[in-house]
Amino acid sequence: MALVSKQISRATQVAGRRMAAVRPAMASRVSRSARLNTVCKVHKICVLPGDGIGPEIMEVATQALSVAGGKEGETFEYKQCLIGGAAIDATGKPLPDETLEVAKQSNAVLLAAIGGYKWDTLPSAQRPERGLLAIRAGLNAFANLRPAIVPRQLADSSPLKRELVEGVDILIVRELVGGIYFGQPRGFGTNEKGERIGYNTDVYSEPEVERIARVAFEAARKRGKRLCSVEKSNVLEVSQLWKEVVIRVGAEYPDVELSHMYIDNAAMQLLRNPKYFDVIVTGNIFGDILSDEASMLAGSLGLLPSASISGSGPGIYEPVHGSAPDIAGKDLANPLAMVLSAAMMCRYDLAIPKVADRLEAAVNAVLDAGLRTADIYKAGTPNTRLVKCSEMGAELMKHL
Ligand SMILES: NC(=O)C1=CN([C@@H]2O[C@H](COP(=O)(O)OP(=O)(O)OC[C@H]3O[C@@H](n4cnc5c(N)ncnc54)[C@H](O)[C@@H]3O)[C@@H](O)[C@H]2O)C=CC1
Ligand SMILES: CC(C)CC(=O)C(=O)O
Ligand SMILES: [Mg+2]
Repeated sequence: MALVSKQISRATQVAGRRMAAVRPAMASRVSRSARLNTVCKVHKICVLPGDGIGPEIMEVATQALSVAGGKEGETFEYKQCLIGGAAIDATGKPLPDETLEVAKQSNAVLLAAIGGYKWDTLPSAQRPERGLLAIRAGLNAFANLRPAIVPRQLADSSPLKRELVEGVDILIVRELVGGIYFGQPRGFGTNEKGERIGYNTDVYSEPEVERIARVAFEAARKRGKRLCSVEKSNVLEVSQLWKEVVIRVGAEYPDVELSHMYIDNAAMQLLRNPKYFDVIVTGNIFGDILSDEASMLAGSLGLLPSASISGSGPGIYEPVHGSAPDIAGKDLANPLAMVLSAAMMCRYDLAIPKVADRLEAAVNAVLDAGLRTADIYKAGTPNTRLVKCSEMGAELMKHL
C-alpha cells in the first residue's frame, strides 16, 4: 500500500513542484495561498459536476475532500455552477458567464465531465464540449498534466501482460489551449467542385510551444530525466515548428534526455513498451488521444486524474475521462479518477499536501481491500469484490 501510495503521489507531486519552479507567478500564488491558509483555512472551490456520470463522481469526491480536509483542519467552500449540457438546458449556453466568473474568483476548479447523447445533434459550435474548451481557454489552463500510473493492485487485471505494465509511471504533458481544437479558421464551407467541406486548423505559435516545453522539461528534470516529444513532423508544418522549438528549449536542459517520436509510432510504443516513457510532451489532440490510450495500461479511464494549470490563476482539476453516458445514472462509474483529481488540486493550487496524501492513501486502501467498480473488476481474481460507485465512495470515507 505504501509503495502504491508513493507511486500515485510521485506522479502527481513532481509536476506540481515543476510548475512552481517554472513560473514565479505560480510560486508566489502558492505561497500566498499557503499564507492565507494559515489564517482562515477556507478554500473556495468552483464545483462543476456537468453531465452524465459527473454528478455521481463529484458527490464522492467532494465528500471525500471535506472529510480528508477536516482531518487536517482545512475547510472548503463549494460553489456549484453549470457547465456543458446541463448549462445549455438551463441557460442556452455551454459556459454561462457566471460560471467563468465564479471560477476566476475561486482558488481552484473541480470539474467532473460534460457531454452526452442528448446534445449530440447540436451543431458543433453549440455543443457542451465548447463549454469545456471555453473554461480552459478562459482560465488560460495551458498545461494539462495527466499522470498515467499502474497501481500495483491492478497490474494483474490490466489488458496487457503484468511484466509490461508493472511499475509504469508516465506523465503526459499535453498543451491544452491551442492546436486544432482552437485553431482558426474552422467551420463548414464548399470546395471548388461545389462539395460541402468541414475544416479545422492545427496551429501553434513559438511562445505556445516554448511554455509547454518548459513545463515538460522541468517535470522530466525532477522525475526520470527523460522527455519524449510526440508530433508528426514528417508531414505537418505545425509539428516541424513544435520539434524545432522543443529542441531549442532542450538546450537549457542538458541533464534531460530528449527524444522525438511520431504520434503513430508513439501510440504503438505505448502498448509495446510503456516503460520506455517517463514524460511525454505533446499537442492538444495527440495528448487527448494518447492519454485515453495510456489509461488502458492500468485497465480503465476511471483511474486517471488530471490537472490543467496556467500558473497565474486557478487550475482546473478533472478526470481524463468524459461523461460516460452509457453508464450514467446506474451507479456504475468509477469515482477514483475524480477523487485523485481532487488530490492533485490539494497538492497544486491549494498547497495542502497532507490532504492530498490522505485522499491518495484512501484510494490505495480501497484497492488494497479488493474493492473494484465494474470497469476494473476481473471475475475470478481472488480477494476482490464488485462494488457500485456509491459503495466505493462509502468505503473511501471509512478509510479516511
Ligand atoms: N473532459 C470531459 O468532460 C470530456 C467529455 N467527453 C464527452 O463525454 C461524452 C462521452 O464520450 P465518450 O467518447 O463515450 O468517452 P467517455 O470517456 O465518456 O467514455 C468512454 C468509455 O469509458 C467508460 N468510462 C469513462 N469514465 C468512466 C468511469 N469513471 N468509470 C467507469 N467507466 C468509465 C465509459 O463508460 C465508456 O464506455 C461525449 O459527449 C464527449 O464529448 C469526452 C471526453 C472528455
Ligand atoms: C471533450 C474534449 C473537448 C476534450 C477531451 O476529450 C479531453 O480533454 O480529454
Ligand atoms: Mg479526451
